[in-house]
Amino acid sequence: MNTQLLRETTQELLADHKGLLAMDESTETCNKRFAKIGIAQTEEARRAYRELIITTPGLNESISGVILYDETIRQKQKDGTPFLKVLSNAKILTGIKVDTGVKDLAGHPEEKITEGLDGLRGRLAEYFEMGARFAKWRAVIAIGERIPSRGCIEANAQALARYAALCQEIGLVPIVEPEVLMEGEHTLERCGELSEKVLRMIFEALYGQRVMLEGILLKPNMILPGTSSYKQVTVEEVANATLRCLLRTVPAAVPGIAFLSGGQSAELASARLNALNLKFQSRLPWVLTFSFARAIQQPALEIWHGTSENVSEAQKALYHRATCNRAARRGEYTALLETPSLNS
Ligand SMILES: O=P(O)(O)OC[C@H]1O[C@](O)(COP(=O)(O)O)[C@@H](O)[C@@H]1O
Repeated sequence: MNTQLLRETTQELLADHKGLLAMDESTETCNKRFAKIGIAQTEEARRAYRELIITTPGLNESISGVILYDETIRQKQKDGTPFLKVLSNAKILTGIKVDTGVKDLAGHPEEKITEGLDGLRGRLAEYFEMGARFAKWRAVIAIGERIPSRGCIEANAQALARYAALCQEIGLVPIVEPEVLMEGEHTLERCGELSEKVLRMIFEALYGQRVMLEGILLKPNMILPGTSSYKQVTVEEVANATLRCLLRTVPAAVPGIAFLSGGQSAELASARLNALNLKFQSRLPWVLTFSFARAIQQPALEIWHGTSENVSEAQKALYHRATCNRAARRGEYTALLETPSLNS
């Protein structure tokens, strides 16, 4: 294992108050997002949209790494320049989603298992050769009256740990992403209890598979009440519950925690990340940053709408979200940053 390369990559990803941009939606998820606002679901539309993202002027001021999908890592700009080259010219590290998606977990109604371990060693070697320096695997845990089950959490933790060990063997930093979903009627407290349980099992499995904690990044959910919960909460309550859960479960050897956005609005995701960093920075053993997909991309996607005339405006919106999240990493985000007259 090239431990030096793993450490260097994690440090590069976390340097300078930057964060990650997840643009690794599978074809199915990307098409779903396009369909929702009436954009054609074609390979060319997906390519053009991803070109818009990676050519956003100034993106590298706030983004240290982007997570791509297998289709995207092989694509080129309209002028023929490979996306990989565009990113390396901008000094943005390339990451790659390597799971092959979530499937029903046998014997566990309503629960999911993430697949993709078969042949993974070979695929990782190919991505490393292409220039990728980190990878991502997402496990999905749903909350319901009788779920998650121990069997579901254990199976997903095992898969994440085996993926992480294979990544480190090849020299790719694994992003370990256990997402406890927001959908449901559960309270903030229940999300906290279950996320704690999930993270404990994940670190146990990582230890069992001899994963070097200094060479991973964790990508968890924030602790939130379910989207249909009768009781919604303040930004401070989310920050307190999230920090309590992470302090109880994530070893100090882990260099960084990069949150997923999970369907939160772009502004709330920034405000909550900001509250975490503002209030607790001196107490934190790890860096707290972002690895958002929707909370960075959604406003830009809606402006673009599949039309080339809108590219520049959409890029401004993407740049703005990336900048707000970098400010949140420093605890310097305020609602004033969202006021258009102050940003023009
Ligand atoms: O369902 P898919 O295609 O795996 O995509 C799930 C998405 O969830 C993420 O892991 C997190 O995204 P959000 O920040 O929008 O929650 C992305 O990296 C990824 O694109």
